[in-house]
Amino acid sequence: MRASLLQIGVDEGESVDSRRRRVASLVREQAGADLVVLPELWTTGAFAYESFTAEAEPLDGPTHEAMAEAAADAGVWLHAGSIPERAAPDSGSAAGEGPLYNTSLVFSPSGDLAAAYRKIHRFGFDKGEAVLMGAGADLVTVRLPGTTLGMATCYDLRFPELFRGLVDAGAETFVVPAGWPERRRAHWTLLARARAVENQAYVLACGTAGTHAGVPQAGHSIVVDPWGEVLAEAGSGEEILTVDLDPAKVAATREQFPALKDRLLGLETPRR
Ligand SMILES: O=C(O)CCC(=O)C(=O)O
Repeated sequence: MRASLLQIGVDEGESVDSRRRRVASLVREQAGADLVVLPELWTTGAFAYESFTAEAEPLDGPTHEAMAEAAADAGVWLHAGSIPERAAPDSGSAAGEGPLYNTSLVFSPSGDLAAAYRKIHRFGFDKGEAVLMGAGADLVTVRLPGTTLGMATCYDLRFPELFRGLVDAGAETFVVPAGWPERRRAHWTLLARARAVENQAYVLACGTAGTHAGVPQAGHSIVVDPWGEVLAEAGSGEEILTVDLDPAKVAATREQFPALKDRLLGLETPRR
């Protein structure tokens, strides 16, 4: 299974529309891959808080349209990173806009929307995403030929219980789009490897390059195998990371070193 991670440069000098067109072309160029992965909030930049509202779109908005077409043209599964999603207003609420979410989209090779995941853990503490966006509530997995993807976004990487939940839901390959800052790059690499080792799963973690809203991005997209080995790691600039994965390695690792079977806590039915 061939996966291509597109570490997109997100800089303020490029408009959202032209970046969307450029990224669609890059996705089309990945024909021959099985899975293509984009980063978090690559239309706006993950730290460009003031543009979230202006550039928010419904699930079936312009990014959905462009990425569905690009996935179908390339004939690939596309994890299209995330968009600032403007949800429909609650039917019971007063007229007005619905909430914002940081929502990841996955398209099948025929261009159909296969899954949408609203980021659960919002970053920013008392500002930015944490106050502007709503929190997702649902764990999301997607079945692909050969592997089941578990979806998580950026700051989610710091919450191991989310990944354990995804394993319980059948995940074998975690896909983590991000806009991770350079300042905490060491955490990014360490946590990507930790999530792979503790869950005996592939981790495909795709970040952005460039600087937006004054925050230099880490880049360093990384692919880790179920034993914790780093199969590929990008530098800090815009880059495409292409890696061949062996989906059978997840089951083999879990069988040869069955630590997941020794879990005692957090199970619905305790083993001992
Ligand atoms: O956890 C971190 O250090 C970075 C998280 C982040 O930038 C995000 O979730 O957008």
